[in-house]
Order: sequence, then structure tokens, then C-alpha cells
Amino acid sequence: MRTVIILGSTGSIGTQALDVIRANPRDFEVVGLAAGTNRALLTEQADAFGVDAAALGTDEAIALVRDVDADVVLNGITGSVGLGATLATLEKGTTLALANKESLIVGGDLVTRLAAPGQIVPVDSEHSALAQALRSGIHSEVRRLVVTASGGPFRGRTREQMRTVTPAEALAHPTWNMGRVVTTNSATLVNKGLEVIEAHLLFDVPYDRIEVVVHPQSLVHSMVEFIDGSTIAQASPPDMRLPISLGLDWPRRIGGVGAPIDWTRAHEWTFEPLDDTAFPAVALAKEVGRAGGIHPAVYNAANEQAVEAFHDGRIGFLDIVDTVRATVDAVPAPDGELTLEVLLAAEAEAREAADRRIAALAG
Ligand SMILES: NC(=O)C1=CN([C@@H]2O[C@H](COP(=O)(O)OP(=O)(O)OC[C@H]3O[C@@H](n4cnc5c(N)ncnc54)[C@H](OP(=O)(O)O)[C@@H]3O)[C@@H](O)[C@H]2O)C=CC1
Ligand SMILES: CC(=O)[C@@H](O)[C@H](O)COP(=O)(O)O
Ligand SMILES: [Mn+2]
Repeated sequence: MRTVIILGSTGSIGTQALDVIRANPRDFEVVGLAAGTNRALLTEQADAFGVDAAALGTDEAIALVRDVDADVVLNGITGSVGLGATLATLEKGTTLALANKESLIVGGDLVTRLAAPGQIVPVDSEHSALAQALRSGIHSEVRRLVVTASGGPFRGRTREQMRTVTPAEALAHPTWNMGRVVTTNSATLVNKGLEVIEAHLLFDVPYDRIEVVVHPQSLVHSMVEFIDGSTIAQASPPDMRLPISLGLDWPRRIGGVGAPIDWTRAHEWTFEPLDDTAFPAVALAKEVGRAGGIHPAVYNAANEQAVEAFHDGRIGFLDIVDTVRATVDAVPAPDGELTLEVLLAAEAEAREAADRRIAALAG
């Protein structure tokens, strides 16, 4: 029996985690829940799972992690606001099932240095796939990580053909049903950019050995290529309950948590290179990832501001990544040691710089 705290319990990841736990009551017990603003659903969940410790908002979520003992904390908060909870979980020594990729990308080395070996278990589908494939070999045998991307709803389009797309069109993900921010990031390919940085930080593989390949069916969730030419891929229908269950009890597999691929039917799995001209977000992410320091945090903060502005109708779709590029260029790296305070200051500066550009575009 594993005791579990779920942060972001009212969201896509959180509610699917509760589905897994509801179906496996002998394996898991929920001992804490946290959400952002949805008090009604949080209360309903706490009642349904008999949970006393329920928190609303970032500060309360961090206090919950510190005060309530658990075997594993699932961080399913969206955005870099999840950083405090990630740090608090690692400081306490609790296993972190990490869906909130932004906290790893923003915190970078500050997060990885705080984590004991194996303390962070990836929940993001690609990184869960990589972790599963990496169980087949040792680090020195790895030649490349191959991160798959669905390509999003605008796969195959030119920049010009994306100029006037609407928020509703950007939210029509071809294969996954997810929260608003990550779905928008899939459409711009910023999600894949964040995931390349996430893969580098989790698996300590250099950026020139992490590739992105477009796989529209979202059945192969990522692959590891080994030095002998062998490639190990993890494949399953697109269903986050599988990586969530592995995150909650790594490396144990829970029977029946997801349906397998139906091999009695004909399938066509396709793989194609990413069009970096139409979707420059991945190349830009590699650039900021290589630069390290504050730069990944600036990339993410600018994107968060731009995504909100796009959904508010203040800027167009192409302006999202253009704003990230302009903000990365505008916010300089400070001198001196990289501390949490320095990172948070850079994030704030990036949000202001992005907001100024958004205001200029909107005006
Ligand atoms: N959804 C998916 O399939 C996948 C998601 N991820 C990652 O998982 C994370 C969550 O994504 P997703 O579930 O889709 O997002 P959602 O928008 O569906 O849910 C976000 C959750 O975070 C909570 N939240 C927001 N702000 C705060 C805060 N300040 N303090 C505490 N809780 C807060 C929300 O609460 P409330 O509802 O009350 O506002 C909600 O429970 C993201 O980092 C995403 O990139 C990764 C892979 C797949
Ligand atoms: C399910 C999951 O892990 C998402 O992060 C997913 O990767 C989004 O799909 P694409 O970004 O590949 O479109
Ligand atoms: Mn993913």
C-alpha cells in the first residue's frame, strides 16, 4: 500500500490519478489533495477518498507536502508555479512523481542537485517511455534519446497557414485530451521543446543526442537508441493512466491500468522529421537548454504569458513563439551564482518583458 499526495487533483492529470487509485484501492491510499481554485471539486474528492488534508493554492500545497507524510507526491500542477512544491517534496525526501515538467525546466540544476538518485519518477508520457526503455541498458550504452511528438493539430502547415488559427483550433489536439496550457504548447511545439530540456535534465544525455521525431498516432511514446544499433520503443494507446500508475509505484506495473494495442487490427505507424521552419520552438528550446542558467526559465515564463494572451485574444498564434524568442533575446543572464532568488527574479523579468511585447502587439 502506497500513500499518495496529489497536487493539481482537479486537473487532467489529477483526476486521472484518482481514477487509477479508485480502481486499485488495495495498492494506494490518498493522504493529501491540493488544487488551485476549484474548491467544490476538491471538497468532493476529499469526501470521496476520505482525505483530511486538502489545500487550495500554491502556499497551502507546499505546506501540505511538508506537513503530511506520504510515500509519493504526484505534482500535477500546471505551470512554473509548481516549482515550490517540487522543491518541498525533494527537500522532504519523498518520491516525486513529476508531471509538472515546468518546475524541472525552470529549476534546472537546482532541482536535479536536490534530488537523490531515483527520487524523481517521470510521469510525462515520453519520459516515462524513456525510463521504461532505459531499463534495458546502461547509460554508457545509450546513443540517442528519440522523443516522439504528435505534431499537434497544425502538423503539415506552413507558418503562413497558421497565422489566423483560433484558440479553439489550437485546443483540438489530435490524440490527447489534456489541460489548456499543455494542449496549446503541443500546437506550438513548445511542449516538445520543454520535453527535450526535461529529457536532458532527467537522463543526463547531451542535447546533440536528443532527437525529436513526429509520430502522429501517439502510440510510440519515445525510444532509446543504443550503441549497437538497437532501438527500444515503448508503445501503448495514448492514455495517461499508464505513466501515472508507473509514477505512483515505480517500477511496479499495475494490472489492467490501460488497454493494450489491438494487434488483431491493421495499423499504420508513421514517423517524419519535424519542420523546424514552421515550428521553431524545439530548436529554440535546445538553444536555451544548452545555454542553461536562467534561460530555460525565461523561455517557459515568456511562453506562459504568451499562451494566456493568445487565449484572451490579445495576440495571434504565431506571436506565441515569436514572443518567447524575443524575450529570450531580451533578458540577459545575470552575473554570479545561480540561486533560487536569481531564477525567480529572471522569471519575473521575463514575464514583464513578454507582457511589454504582447501589449505592443495588441496595441
Ligand atoms: N494532461 C496531461 O495528459 C499531461 C499533463 N502534463 C503536465 O502535467 C501538468 C498538469 O497538466 P494538466 O493536468 O493537463 O493541467 P490542468 O490545467 O488540467 O490542471 C492543472 C491543475 O493544477 C491546479 N493548479 C493550478 N494552479 C495551482 C496552484 N497555484 N496551486 C495548486 N494547484 C494549482 C489546478 O487547480 P484548479 O483546477 O483548481 O485551478 C488543476 O488541478 C502540466 O505541467 C502538464 O504539462 C504532462 C503530460 C500529460
Ligand atoms: C501526454 C503527454 O505526455 C503530452 O505532453 C503529450 O506529449 C502531448 O503531445 P504532443 O506534444 O506530442 O503533441
Ligand atoms: Mn508529454
